[in-house]
Amino acid sequence: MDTVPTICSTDRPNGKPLSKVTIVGSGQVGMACAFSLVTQGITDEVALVDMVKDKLAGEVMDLQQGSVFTPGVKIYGSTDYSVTKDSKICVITAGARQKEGESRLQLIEKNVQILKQTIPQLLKYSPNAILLLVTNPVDVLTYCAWKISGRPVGTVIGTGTSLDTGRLKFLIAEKINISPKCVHIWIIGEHGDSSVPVWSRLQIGGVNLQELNHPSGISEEKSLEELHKAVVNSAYDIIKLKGYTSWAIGLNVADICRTILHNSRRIHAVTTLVQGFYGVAEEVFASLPCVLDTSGISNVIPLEVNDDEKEKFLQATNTLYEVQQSTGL
Ligand SMILES: NC(=O)c1ccc[n+]([C@@H]2O[C@H](COP(=O)([O-])OP(=O)(O)OC[C@H]3O[C@@H](n4cnc5c(N)ncnc54)[C@H](O)[C@@H]3O)[C@@H](O)[C@H]2O)c1
Ligand SMILES: O=C1C[C@](c2ccsc2)(c2cccc(Nc3ccc(F)cc3)n2)NC(=O)[C@H]1Sc1ccccc1Cl
Repeated sequence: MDTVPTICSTDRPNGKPLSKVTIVGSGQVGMACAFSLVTQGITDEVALVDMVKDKLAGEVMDLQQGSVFTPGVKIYGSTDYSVTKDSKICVITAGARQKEGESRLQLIEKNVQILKQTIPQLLKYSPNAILLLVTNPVDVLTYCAWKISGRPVGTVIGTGTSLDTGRLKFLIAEKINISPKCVHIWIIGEHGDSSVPVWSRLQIGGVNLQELNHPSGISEEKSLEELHKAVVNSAYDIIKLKGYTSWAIGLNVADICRTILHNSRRIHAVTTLVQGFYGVAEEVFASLPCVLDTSGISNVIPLEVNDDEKEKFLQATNTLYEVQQSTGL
Protein backbone atom coordinates (compact mmCIF):
# COMPACT_ATOMS: atom_id res chain seq x y z
CA MET A 1 0.00 0.00 0.00
CA ASP A 2 1.41 3.46 -0.93
CA THR A 3 2.45 5.50 2.14
CA VAL A 4 0.19 8.48 2.69
CA PRO A 5 2.27 11.63 1.87
CA THR A 6 3.03 13.74 4.92
CA ILE A 7 0.73 16.74 4.63
CA CYS A 8 1.24 18.29 8.01
CA SER A 9 4.73 17.66 9.25
CA THR A 10 5.67 19.04 12.61
CA ASP A 11 9.29 18.85 11.47
CA ARG A 12 11.05 22.16 11.08
CA PRO A 13 13.10 23.21 8.03
CA ASN A 14 16.81 22.58 8.99
CA GLY A 15 15.55 21.62 12.46
CA LYS A 16 15.22 25.13 13.90
CA PRO A 17 12.15 27.35 14.32
CA LEU A 18 12.08 30.40 12.03
CA SER A 19 11.15 32.75 14.88
CA LYS A 20 10.30 31.63 18.38
CA VAL A 21 9.48 33.52 21.55
CA THR A 22 9.59 31.97 25.01
CA ILE A 23 7.48 33.45 27.78
CA VAL A 24 8.50 32.67 31.35
CA GLY A 25 5.44 32.92 33.62
CA SER A 26 1.98 31.88 32.50
CA GLY A 27 0.25 34.35 34.79
CA GLN A 28 -1.93 37.30 33.85
CA VAL A 29 0.85 39.23 32.09
CA GLY A 30 2.53 36.20 30.50
CA MET A 31 -0.71 34.98 28.97
CA ALA A 32 -1.57 38.46 27.70
CA CYS A 33 1.85 38.52 26.01
CA ALA A 34 1.22 35.08 24.48
CA PHE A 35 -2.29 36.01 23.35
CA SER A 36 -1.01 39.23 21.73
CA LEU A 37 1.83 37.44 19.91
CA VAL A 38 -0.44 34.61 18.70
CA THR A 39 -3.41 36.68 17.56
CA GLN A 40 -1.15 39.05 15.61
CA GLY A 41 0.95 36.25 14.15
CA ILE A 42 4.14 38.06 15.18
CA THR A 43 6.15 34.85 15.63
CA ASP A 44 6.01 31.24 14.38
CA GLU A 45 6.27 29.56 17.77
CA VAL A 46 5.45 30.50 21.36
CA ALA A 47 6.80 28.40 24.22
CA LEU A 48 5.51 28.92 27.75
CA VAL A 49 7.23 27.87 30.96
CA ASP A 50 6.06 28.17 34.55
CA MET A 51 6.66 26.40 37.85
CA VAL A 52 2.94 25.72 38.45
CA LYS A 53 2.28 22.75 36.15
CA ASP A 54 -1.53 22.56 36.04
CA LYS A 55 -2.13 26.30 35.47
CA LEU A 56 0.50 26.22 32.69
CA ALA A 57 -1.05 23.12 31.07
CA GLY A 58 -4.52 24.65 31.20
CA GLU A 59 -3.39 27.94 29.68
CA VAL A 60 -1.46 26.19 26.87
CA MET A 61 -4.38 23.90 26.02
CA ASP A 62 -6.86 26.79 26.07
CA LEU A 63 -4.74 28.98 23.77
CA GLN A 64 -3.92 26.05 21.42
CA GLN A 65 -7.63 25.41 20.93
CA GLY A 66 -8.05 28.86 19.43
CA SER A 67 -5.59 28.00 16.65
CA VAL A 68 -8.19 27.70 13.94
CA PHE A 69 -9.05 31.39 14.55
CA THR A 70 -5.48 32.73 14.54
CA PRO A 71 -2.68 33.16 11.95
CA GLY A 72 -1.18 29.76 12.81
CA VAL A 73 1.39 30.01 15.59
CA LYS A 74 2.69 26.82 17.17
CA ILE A 75 2.01 26.97 20.93
CA TYR A 76 3.44 24.64 23.56
CA GLY A 77 4.66 24.67 27.13
CA SER A 78 6.35 22.73 29.89
CA THR A 79 7.92 23.08 33.31
CA ASP A 80 11.04 21.67 31.58
CA TYR A 81 13.17 24.45 30.04
CA SER A 82 14.22 22.23 27.11
CA VAL A 83 10.93 23.37 25.56
CA THR A 84 12.47 26.85 25.16
CA LYS A 85 15.24 25.63 22.79
CA ASP A 86 16.24 27.99 19.94
CA SER A 87 14.22 31.01 21.14
CA LYS A 88 15.04 34.38 19.55
CA ILE A 89 13.49 36.27 22.50
CA CYS A 90 12.82 35.15 26.09
CA VAL A 91 10.19 37.32 27.79
CA ILE A 92 10.41 37.17 31.60
CA THR A 93 7.13 37.85 33.40
CA ALA A 94 7.71 35.41 36.26
CA GLY A 95 7.45 37.12 39.60
CA ALA A 96 6.57 36.68 43.23
CA ARG A 97 3.40 38.31 44.50
CA GLN A 98 4.08 41.13 46.97
CA LYS A 99 2.91 39.91 50.37
CA GLU A 100 1.24 42.12 53.03
CA GLY A 101 3.94 44.10 54.85
CA GLU A 102 6.70 42.85 52.54
CA SER A 103 9.22 45.56 51.71
CA ARG A 104 10.15 46.48 48.14
CA LEU A 105 13.69 45.22 48.78
CA GLN A 106 12.34 41.86 50.02
CA LEU A 107 10.26 41.55 46.87
CA ILE A 108 13.26 42.45 44.74
CA GLU A 109 15.32 39.75 46.47
CA LYS A 110 12.64 37.15 45.72
CA ASN A 111 12.45 38.21 42.08
CA VAL A 112 16.25 38.20 41.78
CA GLN A 113 16.21 34.58 43.01
CA ILE A 114 13.70 33.78 40.25
CA LEU A 115 16.08 35.35 37.69
CA LYS A 116 18.98 33.28 39.08
CA GLN A 117 16.85 30.13 38.60
CA THR A 118 15.50 30.93 35.15
CA ILE A 119 18.16 32.82 33.16
CA PRO A 120 20.87 30.10 33.21
CA GLN A 121 18.25 27.58 32.03
CA LEU A 122 17.04 29.88 29.24
CA LEU A 123 20.57 30.58 27.98
CA LYS A 124 21.48 26.88 28.16
CA TYR A 125 18.89 26.19 25.42
CA SER A 126 19.01 29.56 23.62
CA PRO A 127 22.51 31.01 24.19
CA ASN A 128 21.96 33.90 21.80
CA ALA A 129 18.45 34.86 22.88
CA ILE A 130 17.47 38.41 23.68
CA LEU A 131 16.11 38.69 27.24
CA LEU A 132 13.09 40.98 27.62
CA LEU A 133 12.29 41.76 31.28
CA VAL A 134 8.73 42.65 32.32
CA THR A 135 8.74 41.63 36.01
CA ASN A 136 8.80 44.53 38.43
CA PRO A 137 10.60 46.51 39.51
CA VAL A 138 11.57 46.19 35.89
CA ASP A 139 14.50 48.64 35.72
CA VAL A 140 16.35 47.10 38.68
CA LEU A 141 15.59 43.55 37.50
CA THR A 142 16.86 44.33 33.99
CA TYR A 143 20.20 45.38 35.55
CA CYS A 144 20.18 42.17 37.60
CA ALA A 145 19.35 40.06 34.54
CA TRP A 146 22.26 41.64 32.67
CA LYS A 147 24.66 40.84 35.51
CA ILE A 148 23.33 37.27 35.92
CA SER A 149 23.34 36.55 32.17
CA GLY A 150 26.78 37.94 31.34
CA ARG A 151 25.32 38.84 27.93
CA PRO A 152 26.13 41.99 25.90
CA VAL A 153 24.25 45.04 27.22
CA GLY A 154 22.08 45.48 24.09
CA THR A 155 20.66 41.95 24.40
CA VAL A 156 19.15 42.40 27.89
CA ILE A 157 16.21 44.78 27.62
CA GLY A 158 13.45 45.90 30.01
CA THR A 159 9.99 47.07 28.97
CA GLY A 160 10.83 50.12 31.07
CA THR A 161 8.74 53.22 30.36
CA SER A 162 7.33 51.87 27.08
CA LEU A 163 4.02 51.11 28.81
CA ASP A 164 4.05 54.46 30.60
CA THR A 165 4.67 56.17 27.23
CA GLY A 166 1.89 54.18 25.54
CA ARG A 167 -0.59 55.04 28.29
CA LEU A 168 0.31 58.77 28.04
CA LYS A 169 -0.13 58.76 24.25
CA PHE A 170 -3.59 57.21 24.71
CA LEU A 171 -4.64 59.77 27.34
CA ILE A 172 -3.42 62.75 25.28
CA ALA A 173 -5.13 61.36 22.18
CA GLU A 174 -8.41 60.97 24.08
CA LYS A 175 -8.15 64.58 25.33
CA ILE A 176 -7.66 66.13 21.88
CA ASN A 177 -9.61 63.55 19.86
CA ILE A 178 -6.88 62.24 17.55
CA SER A 179 -5.23 58.85 16.99
CA PRO A 180 -2.63 57.93 19.67
CA LYS A 181 -0.33 57.11 16.75
CA CYS A 182 -0.12 60.86 15.99
CA VAL A 183 1.03 61.71 19.54
CA HIS A 184 4.82 61.86 19.73
CA ILE A 185 6.19 62.00 23.23
CA TRP A 186 8.62 60.00 25.40
CA ILE A 187 8.47 59.08 29.05
CA ILE A 188 12.00 58.25 30.28
CA GLY A 189 13.81 57.29 33.49
CA GLU A 190 12.23 54.91 36.00
CA HIS A 191 9.14 52.92 35.09
CA GLY A 192 6.15 53.61 37.31
CA ASP A 193 5.34 56.37 39.80
CA SER A 194 8.56 58.40 39.29
CA SER A 195 8.72 58.36 35.49
CA VAL A 196 9.74 61.53 33.60
CA PRO A 197 7.53 62.81 30.73
CA VAL A 198 9.61 64.84 28.24
CA TRP A 199 6.98 67.55 27.67
CA SER A 200 9.54 69.77 25.93
CA ARG A 201 9.55 67.35 22.98
CA LEU A 202 5.79 66.70 22.75
CA GLN A 203 4.52 66.95 19.18
CA ILE A 204 1.08 66.27 17.78
CA GLY A 205 1.39 65.28 14.13
CA GLY A 206 4.66 67.20 13.88
CA VAL A 207 3.33 70.36 15.59
CA ASN A 208 5.15 71.42 18.75
CA LEU A 209 3.10 71.67 21.94
CA GLN A 210 3.81 75.39 22.25
CA GLU A 211 2.38 76.07 18.76
CA LEU A 212 -0.69 73.94 19.41
CA ASN A 213 -3.46 76.29 20.55
CA HIS A 214 -5.83 73.42 21.14
CA PRO A 215 -9.19 74.43 22.73
CA SER A 216 -8.76 71.65 25.32
CA GLY A 217 -6.00 73.70 26.99
CA ILE A 218 -3.65 70.73 26.80
CA SER A 219 -0.65 73.05 26.46
CA GLU A 220 -1.14 74.47 29.97
CA GLU A 221 1.30 73.14 32.59
CA LYS A 222 -1.50 72.10 34.96
CA SER A 223 -3.07 70.01 32.23
CA LEU A 224 0.23 68.26 31.48
CA GLU A 225 0.81 67.45 35.16
CA GLU A 226 -2.71 66.02 35.35
CA LEU A 227 -2.04 63.84 32.33
CA HIS A 228 1.11 62.35 33.91
CA LYS A 229 -0.76 61.76 37.17
CA ALA A 230 -3.45 59.98 35.14
CA VAL A 231 -0.83 57.61 33.69
CA VAL A 232 0.17 56.55 37.20
CA ASN A 233 -3.33 56.58 38.67
CA SER A 234 -4.78 54.51 35.82
CA ALA A 235 -2.47 51.63 36.75
CA TYR A 236 -3.71 51.72 40.36
CA ASP A 237 -7.31 52.16 39.18
CA ILE A 238 -7.06 49.07 36.97
CA ILE A 239 -5.64 47.09 39.90
CA LYS A 240 -8.56 48.24 42.06
CA LEU A 241 -11.09 47.33 39.37
CA LYS A 242 -9.78 43.97 38.06
CA GLY A 243 -6.99 43.05 40.48
CA TYR A 244 -4.16 43.08 37.94
CA THR A 245 -3.18 44.65 34.61
CA SER A 246 -2.51 42.62 31.51
CA TRP A 247 -3.79 43.71 28.10
CA ALA A 248 -1.77 46.91 27.61
CA ILE A 249 1.50 45.34 28.79
CA GLY A 250 0.83 42.23 26.68
CA LEU A 251 0.25 44.31 23.56
CA ASN A 252 3.31 46.42 24.41
CA VAL A 253 5.54 43.33 24.74
CA ALA A 254 4.22 41.95 21.44
CA ASP A 255 4.97 45.28 19.72
CA ILE A 256 8.56 45.22 21.03
CA CYS A 257 8.95 41.59 19.87
CA ARG A 258 7.63 42.51 16.42
CA THR A 259 10.24 45.27 16.03
CA ILE A 260 13.05 42.91 17.07
CA LEU A 261 11.94 39.86 15.04
CA HIS A 262 11.14 41.88 11.90
CA ASN A 263 14.36 43.93 12.20
CA SER A 264 12.20 47.07 11.87
CA ARG A 265 14.58 49.45 13.69
CA ARG A 266 11.61 51.21 15.31
CA ILE A 267 12.22 53.21 18.49
CA HIS A 268 10.81 52.14 21.90
CA ALA A 269 11.36 53.60 25.39
CA VAL A 270 13.04 50.59 27.01
CA THR A 271 15.38 49.87 29.91
CA THR A 272 19.09 49.77 29.13
CA LEU A 273 22.44 50.98 30.47
CA VAL A 274 22.19 54.80 30.61
CA GLN A 275 25.73 55.47 31.92
CA GLY A 276 27.11 58.51 30.09
CA PHE A 277 23.73 60.07 29.26
CA TYR A 278 22.84 63.44 30.88
CA GLY A 279 25.90 63.12 33.11
CA VAL A 280 25.05 59.70 34.62
CA ALA A 281 28.40 58.46 35.94
CA GLU A 282 27.34 55.08 37.37
CA GLU A 283 26.52 51.74 35.75
CA VAL A 284 22.73 52.13 36.05
CA PHE A 285 19.76 50.85 34.04
CA ALA A 286 16.79 53.10 33.19
CA SER A 287 14.66 53.92 30.17
CA LEU A 288 15.58 55.99 27.11
CA PRO A 289 14.29 55.81 23.51
CA CYS A 290 16.19 52.97 21.81
CA VAL A 291 16.40 51.66 18.24
CA LEU A 292 15.56 47.93 18.26
CA ASP A 293 16.49 45.32 15.66
CA THR A 294 17.38 41.61 15.55
CA SER A 295 20.52 42.33 17.60
CA GLY A 296 18.43 43.91 20.40
CA ILE A 297 19.25 47.56 21.19
CA SER A 298 21.39 48.91 18.33
CA ASN A 299 21.30 52.61 19.34
CA VAL A 300 20.21 54.79 22.26
CA ILE A 301 18.66 58.06 21.10
CA PRO A 302 20.39 61.08 22.73
CA LEU A 303 17.05 62.86 23.31
CA GLU A 304 17.50 66.56 24.05
CA VAL A 305 15.71 67.41 27.32
CA ASN A 306 15.37 70.64 29.32
CA ASP A 307 17.07 71.26 32.68
CA ASP A 308 14.04 70.22 34.75
CA GLU A 309 13.63 66.95 32.82
CA LYS A 310 17.39 66.24 33.13
CA GLU A 311 17.27 66.86 36.89
CA LYS A 312 14.32 64.49 37.35
CA PHE A 313 16.05 61.84 35.21
CA LEU A 314 19.23 62.11 37.31
CA GLN A 315 17.22 61.88 40.55
CA ALA A 316 15.61 58.68 39.25
CA THR A 317 18.92 57.13 38.20
CA ASN A 318 20.46 57.97 41.58
CA THR A 319 17.63 56.11 43.32
CA LEU A 320 17.83 53.19 40.88
CA TYR A 321 21.60 52.96 41.34
CA GLU A 322 21.24 52.63 45.13
CA VAL A 323 18.64 49.86 44.76
CA GLN A 324 20.69 48.08 42.10
CA GLN A 325 23.76 48.14 44.36
CA SER A 326 21.69 46.76 47.25
CA THR A 327 21.12 43.55 45.26
CA GLY A 328 24.82 42.77 45.53
CA LEU A 329 25.08 41.99 41.79
N1 LIG B 1 6.79 46.38 33.42
C1 LIG B 1 5.50 46.66 33.34
O1 LIG B 1 5.07 47.66 32.73
C2 LIG B 1 4.52 45.73 34.00
C3 LIG B 1 3.14 45.87 33.81
C4 LIG B 1 2.29 44.97 34.47
C5 LIG B 1 2.80 43.99 35.29
N2 LIG B 1 4.15 43.89 35.42
C6 LIG B 1 4.78 42.88 36.26
O2 LIG B 1 4.66 41.59 35.67
C7 LIG B 1 4.86 40.62 36.70
C8 LIG B 1 3.85 39.51 36.54
O3 LIG B 1 2.58 40.01 36.80
P1 LIG B 1 1.33 38.99 36.73
O4 LIG B 1 0.11 39.81 36.98
O5 LIG B 1 1.43 38.15 35.52
O6 LIG B 1 1.62 38.06 38.01
P2 LIG B 1 1.09 36.56 38.23
O7 LIG B 1 1.30 36.25 39.66
O8 LIG B 1 -0.26 36.41 37.61
O9 LIG B 1 2.09 35.64 37.33
C9 LIG B 1 3.38 35.40 37.72
C10 LIG B 1 3.71 33.99 37.25
O10 LIG B 1 5.09 33.73 37.51
C11 LIG B 1 5.20 32.36 37.85
N3 LIG B 1 6.47 32.11 38.52
C12 LIG B 1 6.84 32.51 39.75
N4 LIG B 1 8.08 32.06 40.01
C13 LIG B 1 8.49 31.37 38.91
C14 LIG B 1 9.68 30.67 38.55
N5 LIG B 1 10.71 30.59 39.41
N6 LIG B 1 9.75 30.08 37.34
C15 LIG B 1 8.71 30.16 36.47
N7 LIG B 1 7.56 30.81 36.75
C16 LIG B 1 7.46 31.40 37.96
C17 LIG B 1 3.99 32.11 38.74
O11 LIG B 1 3.72 30.73 38.85
C18 LIG B 1 2.91 32.89 38.01
O12 LIG B 1 2.24 32.07 37.09
C19 LIG B 1 4.76 41.40 38.04
O13 LIG B 1 6.07 41.64 38.54
C20 LIG B 1 4.15 42.73 37.60
O14 LIG B 1 4.53 43.82 38.41
C21 LIG B 1 5.02 44.73 34.82
O1 LIG C 1 4.27 48.52 36.68
C1 LIG C 1 3.14 48.08 36.73
C2 LIG C 1 2.79 47.00 37.61
C3 LIG C 1 1.39 47.01 38.05
C4 LIG C 1 1.15 48.10 39.04
C5 LIG C 1 2.08 48.63 39.90
C6 LIG C 1 1.59 49.65 40.68
S1 LIG C 1 -0.02 49.89 40.34
C7 LIG C 1 -0.06 48.66 39.15
C8 LIG C 1 1.19 45.66 38.69
C9 LIG C 1 0.17 44.80 38.35
C10 LIG C 1 0.09 43.58 39.03
C11 LIG C 1 1.00 43.24 40.01
C12 LIG C 1 2.02 44.18 40.28
N1 LIG C 1 2.96 43.88 41.24
C13 LIG C 1 4.13 44.61 41.47
C14 LIG C 1 4.14 46.03 41.35
C15 LIG C 1 5.32 46.71 41.57
C16 LIG C 1 6.48 46.01 41.90
F1 LIG C 1 7.65 46.67 42.14
C17 LIG C 1 6.45 44.61 42.02
C18 LIG C 1 5.28 43.93 41.78
N2 LIG C 1 2.09 45.36 39.63
N3 LIG C 1 0.54 47.21 36.93
C19 LIG C 1 0.86 48.05 35.94
O2 LIG C 1 0.07 48.35 35.05
C20 LIG C 1 2.16 48.56 35.83
S2 LIG C 1 2.43 49.98 34.91
C21 LIG C 1 2.49 51.35 35.96
C22 LIG C 1 2.45 51.23 37.33
C23 LIG C 1 2.53 52.38 38.12
C24 LIG C 1 2.65 53.62 37.52
C25 LIG C 1 2.69 53.73 36.14
C26 LIG C 1 2.61 52.58 35.37
CL1 LIG C 1 2.66 52.69 33.65
